[in-house]
Amino acid sequence: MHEPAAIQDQIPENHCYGCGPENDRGLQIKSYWTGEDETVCTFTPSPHHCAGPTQYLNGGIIATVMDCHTICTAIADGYRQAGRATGTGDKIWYATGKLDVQYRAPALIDEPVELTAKILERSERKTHLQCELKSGGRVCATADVIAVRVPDNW
Ligand SMILES: CCCCCCCCCC(=O)SCCNC(=O)CCNC(=O)[C@H](O)C(C)(C)COP(=O)(O)OP(=O)(O)OC[C@H]1O[C@@H](n2cnc3c(N)ncnc32)[C@H](O)[C@@H]1OP(=O)(O)O
Repeated sequence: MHEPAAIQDQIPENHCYGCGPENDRGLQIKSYWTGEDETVCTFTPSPHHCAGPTQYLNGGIIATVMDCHTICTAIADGYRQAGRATGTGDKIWYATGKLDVQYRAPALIDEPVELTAKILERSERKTHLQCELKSGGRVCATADVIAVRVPDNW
């Protein structure tokens, strides 16, 4: 079951195109914890998020939602590891150090895509995550991600 609030709605002052609630023209993805080290996100594409063929989702949008879902997971995990509720006290930020996406099958534009993220390893400076994106019940992309902790003034 999802926690009541999305991770992104607990992180203050985020203007990111993919995940920032403060970005009116962004994708505004929402991620939720499903376990100690795992999160989910459902993203509903719009027709203008298409690839060359209009029935498929653009690869850059796929990379963006995988990037944002995993980095927000790392940020929320940073708060958890600090023993604080997400968004409380001193700000915790992570940026993408590495995003390695494998495109395995085309994702459909006219139905929601389901993302899962899993934390594989964490240290003080970085978090290693894996992400999977499914469309129409099949795995369409996987990503290997390194989230690097950055200061508030990054
Ligand atoms: C900030 C707000 C975020 C809100 C949510 C946003 C979600 C979307 C996220 C994004 O899109 S962020 C935008 C895209 N990313 C960037 O623009 C990052 C540009 N690169 C940088 O700013 C720096 O290179 C970076 C912060 C990633 C690392 O520089 P540092 O000098 O702070 O890291 P350092 O070299 O000290 O390395 C720290 C650890 O991270 C590891 N690391 C750094 N870059 C890496 C890399 N590229 N690949 C793998 N590991 C990497 C590095 O090996 C090391 O591991 P160890 O602690 O085990 O020694």
